[in-house]
Formats: sequence, C-alpha cells, structure tokens
Amino acid sequence: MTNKTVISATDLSLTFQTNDGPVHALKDVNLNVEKGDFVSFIGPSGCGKTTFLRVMADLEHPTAGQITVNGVSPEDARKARAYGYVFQAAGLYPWRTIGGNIRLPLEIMGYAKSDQVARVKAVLELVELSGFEQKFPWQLSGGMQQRASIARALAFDADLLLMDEPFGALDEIVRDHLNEQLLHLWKRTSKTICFVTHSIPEAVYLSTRIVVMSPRPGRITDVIESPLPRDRPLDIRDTPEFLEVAHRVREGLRAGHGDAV
Ligand SMILES: Nc1ncnc2c1ncn2[C@@H]1O[C@H](COP(=O)(O)OP(=O)(O)OP(=O)(O)O)[C@@H](O)[C@H]1O
Repeated sequence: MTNKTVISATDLSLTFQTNDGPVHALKDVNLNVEKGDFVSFIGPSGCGKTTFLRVMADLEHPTAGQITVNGVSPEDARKARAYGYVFQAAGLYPWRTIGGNIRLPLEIMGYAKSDQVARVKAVLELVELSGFEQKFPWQLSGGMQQRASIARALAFDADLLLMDEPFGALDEIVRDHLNEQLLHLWKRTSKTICFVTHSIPEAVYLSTRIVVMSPRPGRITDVIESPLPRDRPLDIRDTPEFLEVAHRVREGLRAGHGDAV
C-alpha cells in the first residue's frame, strides 16, 4: 500500500446468512486501487460485484479480512464524504428539479447557499446538462437522468466515484455517448473510479484495470492491466489492441465460470 492507494482490500470475505444457508458473496478478495485508476469489475450475476462496492461504501460489512478507503475504515471514509455513489437507476426525486436533486446532498452537508449554487452549475457543465437545472427528472431522457445522478455524486468533490452499472439500462448508442463523456470527465477531474459492469466492451473501453470475478464464492480470478492509452476515441474498439484485451477478459470470465458469458 502506498500513499496513493485509495482502496486496499486484504483477504476480504463477506458471507450473508440466509434462510437457505450461508451465501459466500466475497471470499479472500485482495485488491489495491491506486489514485486516478479507472477500475471495472466484471463477472456473472451474483459474483459479488455490488457487494464489493457496497463494502467500500460502508453499506455492507465484511465478515473477515480488512479494507481501507483512503487509508481509513469505510465508516470513517463515509463520514469524511470520501466518495460519490452512482446507482443502477438514477434515483432522482421526482418532486425536485434537477438542480434541487443535485443540491440535496449539499444541503444535508450544510454547504453555504452561494457555494451550493456554484457547485450545481459546475457539475451540470461537467455532465453537459447546463440549462436543465429547472427541469424535473421526468422531463429528461433516461441517459440525461443518469448524467444528473452522476452530477449529484460529483457535487461534493469526492475524489472517489463508486458506480454500480450506471448505464446498464440504456440503449447502446446512448451508452456509447455516456461512456465517452465519463472518460472525458475522469481525465479532466483525475478521480478514481470503481465501476461495475456486465459489458466486456464497456469495461475494456473505460478501464485502466479490469477485475474479473467469478461466483460461488465471489472471488477475483484475474486483474488485467489495460495497455490502451488514456486518450480513447470510441473507434479504438476496432483496434487489435482493444480486441486482444476484450479476448483476455472473455477468457477470464469463461475460466471462472466454466461456460461462455
Ligand atoms: N443482503 C443480502 N442478503 C443475502 N444475500 C445477499 C444479499 N446481498 C447480496 N446477496 C447475495 O450475494 C451474492 C452476491 O450478490 P451481488 O449483488 O454482490 O452480485 P453481483 O455480482 O453484483 O450481481 P449482479 O451482476 O446480478 O448485480 C448473490 O448470491 C446474492 O444473492
């Protein structure tokens, strides 16, 4: 672990006790995420991706092993507002405007009114939603709502973004566009991003590292360092280098799961 390590998990395990017996959602997971990394977690349903993200966010508690976030416990990191969390569904309050939704965590955290106004404006610019502040969520497309939820997670300057399949429900064209925008945002802000996805192309396009997981019990089976440059136009996906990484991810998924994904 270095002073640039944002997430450090050592022999991390989490077993849920259910009526049907124990479920080993995570087993002996070891991983370091460094500052500025874009790490994707990919694996079949039930392999513990969401659980791992929720442990980082202090929404679940490990049953064995250790994890630190910015060098402290997930609880202390949560209290220090070290991360923004983007869920699969945008989860905007329908009775609040887009600006009102983004402002909500700032209001709760007690930011000064003028600071709230400035921050909402800045993050709306970042996700290219300037001019939509006064609209209500239902007046925006699904992709725009998801961008608004990313803006909400960015509003309070957390250096770490935890994103759980944020674009899973969107069509491919919109998803491509949001992937491109997210990469721009990541480069501009130098944030550390942990990103859950089911999509091999999405993982390879976005990530500096791809963590392949397998279920029963949830384990890390491969960590792939991407050789791709950080500047990535969408058509990089047609290059042999890209296809090579995608192939390796697919092989990793097959090896961990025993059949094709
Ligand atoms: N609160 C809970 N109580 C009991 N079991 C749970 C709970 N949360 C998750 N699990 C189980 O833990 C395992 C890992 O779940 P998790 O949601 O982390 O998987 P995932 O890889 O994110 O799946 P998906 O890709 O379908 O979202 C699954 O078998 C799931 O049923």
